[in-house]
Amino acid sequence: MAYIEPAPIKDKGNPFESMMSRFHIAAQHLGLDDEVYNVLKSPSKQVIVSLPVTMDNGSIKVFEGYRVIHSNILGPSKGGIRYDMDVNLDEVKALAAWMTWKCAVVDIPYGGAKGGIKCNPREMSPGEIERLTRAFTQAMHEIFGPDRDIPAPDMGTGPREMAWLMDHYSRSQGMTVNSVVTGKPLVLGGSLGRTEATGRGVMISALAGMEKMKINPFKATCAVQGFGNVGSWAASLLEERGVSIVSVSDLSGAYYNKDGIKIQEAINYRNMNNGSLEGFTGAEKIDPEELLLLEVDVLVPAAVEDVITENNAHQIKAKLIVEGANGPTSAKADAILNDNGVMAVPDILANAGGVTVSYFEWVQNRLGYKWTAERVNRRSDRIMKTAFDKVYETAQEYNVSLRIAAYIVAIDKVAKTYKYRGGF
Ligand SMILES: NC(=O)C1=CN([C@@H]2O[C@H](COP(=O)(O)OP(=O)(O)OC[C@H]3O[C@@H](n4cnc5c(N)ncnc54)[C@H](O)[C@@H]3O)[C@@H](O)[C@H]2O)C=CC1
Ligand SMILES: O=C(O)CCC(=O)C(=O)O
Repeated sequence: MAYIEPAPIKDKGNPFESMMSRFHIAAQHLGLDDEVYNVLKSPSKQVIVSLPVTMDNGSIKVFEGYRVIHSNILGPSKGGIRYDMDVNLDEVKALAAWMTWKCAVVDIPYGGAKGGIKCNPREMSPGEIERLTRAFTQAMHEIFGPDRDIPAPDMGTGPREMAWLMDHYSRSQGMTVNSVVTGKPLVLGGSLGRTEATGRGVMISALAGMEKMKINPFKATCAVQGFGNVGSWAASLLEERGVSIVSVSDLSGAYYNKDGIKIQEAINYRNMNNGSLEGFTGAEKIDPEELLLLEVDVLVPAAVEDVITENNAHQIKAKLIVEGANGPTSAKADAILNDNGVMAVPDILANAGGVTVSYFEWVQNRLGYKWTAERVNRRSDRIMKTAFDKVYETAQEYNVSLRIAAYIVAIDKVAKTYKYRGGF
């Protein structure tokens, strides 16, 4: 088979190649045929747009926006939109492919996509962000659609941006179409439980991992990198389950308290402080690199890609890593962690709670009906636990890491569906 040539495993730098190296290993385990391999290795659509936006001072600034649809074999493509200065095509391609695998792992009827705009939202006014979001939606009006491609929040975006997106798309259609986007504010058809859903899924995955590793949550310590939507909810819900969160971090730095940080205090502080932990006094400041190397039971990277690499993986002391972020571990670091007996619950499983509840939001919008928070949480917890168990069993069956097992589960499902559909 042509694809059996070993894929180069690159460290830090190119998340798409990092994704591909895991895809390649899983494909070999599955004996995937060339046709399907070649279909799945390339995104089905890559769109790059230039977005002229009037800034508050009257000048026009041109931003670059991306939407990559990796696959729509399982259904309409689904995936968040990221606002960050590091956004680039290779990153969006990797994030889109991870969405395909993620939706397949939790068995929801979506393909994978991702979008992003290269910008620094922290340096823009709400008005500028609104105009940028509307310009992006306008440029993507033929891509987005409730049966085509359904965006959601990711780093740097949230319910506010999703509301503008929904409004602008609806205007282009001449009617309200709230199922075109998920992660909306509740009053616009958002789902109860979506805001905390990704962090909640991280919590469920962490508890399942701790059970396998025989770690008692009530005696466990945890460090969380990133204190945005995913990190702060994961920290809060793990604390609720008895885990002591000894360290958290954000762009302002890392904070440590050996007796456990009071997470609600940290969240209140961040909310009153323009989204930043700068100046938080409930913990001492430490070097951000140190957070990853702390002697803790559980490490939750919940910020950006490639923070655990071949340069620091051998120094990691956590027994369990639960990936809230997409792509926090490089391909070369995988092997080091495996050799050291560290269990890593991979991104495409651990952070799938968000897209799962996004799916529930879309279902509710189409039904014109609202579920209770209890119903949302019960169903998403069950999906997350079922997916964890399936990936765990697959890892035992193939004698591989949880990451490769998750890719095996996902690729197998997408490949079988592709075969039934008879190709494109
Ligand atoms: N929001 C969601 O529902 C989902 C998000 N994710 C992933 O989770 C990660 C975080 O996303 P969100 O929490 O939504 O973003 P966010 O924008 O709400 O928060 C990001 C946090 O990370 C911090 N941060 C950024 N760079 C950092 C660095 N180098 N070191 C330490 N902290 C850093 C920021 O200060 C902020 O606290 C991303 O990888 C995203 O793709 C994955 C699944 C769903
Ligand atoms: O909620 C969604 O649809 C997608 C969230 C997302 O972008 C992700 O899981 O990485």
